[in-house]
Amino acid sequence: MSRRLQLHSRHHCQASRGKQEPEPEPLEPGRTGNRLATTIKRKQAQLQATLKEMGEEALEEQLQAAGEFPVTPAHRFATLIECTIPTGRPVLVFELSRPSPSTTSSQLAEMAQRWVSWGADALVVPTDAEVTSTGSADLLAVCRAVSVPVLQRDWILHPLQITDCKAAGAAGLLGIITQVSGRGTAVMSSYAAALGLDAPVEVCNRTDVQAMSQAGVGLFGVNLAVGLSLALPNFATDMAKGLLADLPFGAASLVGIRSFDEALKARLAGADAIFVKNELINPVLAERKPANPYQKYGMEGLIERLKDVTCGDD
Ligand SMILES: O=C(O)c1ccccc1NCC(=O)[C@H](O)[C@H](O)COP(=O)(O)O
Repeated sequence: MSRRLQLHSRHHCQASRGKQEPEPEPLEPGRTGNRLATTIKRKQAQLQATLKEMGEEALEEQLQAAGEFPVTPAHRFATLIECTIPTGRPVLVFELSRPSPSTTSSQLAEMAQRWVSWGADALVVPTDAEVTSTGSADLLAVCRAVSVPVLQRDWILHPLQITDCKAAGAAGLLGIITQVSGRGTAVMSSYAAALGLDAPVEVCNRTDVQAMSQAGVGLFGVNLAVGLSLALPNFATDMAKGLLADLPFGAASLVGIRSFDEALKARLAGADAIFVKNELINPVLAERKPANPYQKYGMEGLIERLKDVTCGDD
């Protein structure tokens, strides 16, 4: 990677690509519909209920206390990226959720240990109530079980969620999205950074990248699933390539992928870290496996194959 990492700095060099006027771009096509709006409404309602129960004073105390004791060591995920870049391969981050409702948190923690022993560099544990009813317990168990960075995945709309993430022992979180949080995005990102957490900010277009760069964000997320509804060949990977090329000097990127092809394209586009999502992992873990090209790998094989595909030697 030619870009030098300056992930911890909130005010790193912003202009490496000359002065480009931000072009107004449409909202990301895959998320403009009802699904995102419904999800955000649901999440806001949950948060409002929690905040009401908590009361303003307790909230204030929790936010302040978290800020007084940042996590140590801080910025473990960003540091991992920084240390991995010179090796010429991306950091491989794997999504980890219960393969079946009967899986317990401690079984999940054991899975986490196995994945790490097979070469997973970091893990992501989803906690959104729509996908799991045991997210908080799972996050806690996995954070305790492994020494690699563990990131929480949720829709992050309020700083309280960031303090909960810290309390669970996670190294950071996915789910701060520019198109969702608007002007509040930079505040959420800097609050996470102040607690020593790494929170890649998800960007969808050049306007997002420029706004976040100006706000000092140094770690960016790209979700290739955005834009799915357009169903144009190569739309997602072309978009990712453009976005990664637009990142400011010193910034790092995490790109979410659902296939080997996407992993390879993400790497070729310059992704510093690759987030391997459940869409690629679940078929490998499924007990009764539908015929699919990945079933032959098993999780250990999947990790090994992804390392091969993304290391740049193929
Ligand atoms: O989901 C990704 O690919 C991703 C990549 C890099 C940073 C963050 C990412 N996701 C965080 C999110 O909160 C997702 O945008 C959200 O869960 C929706 O994901 P999906 O349903 O897979 O589009």
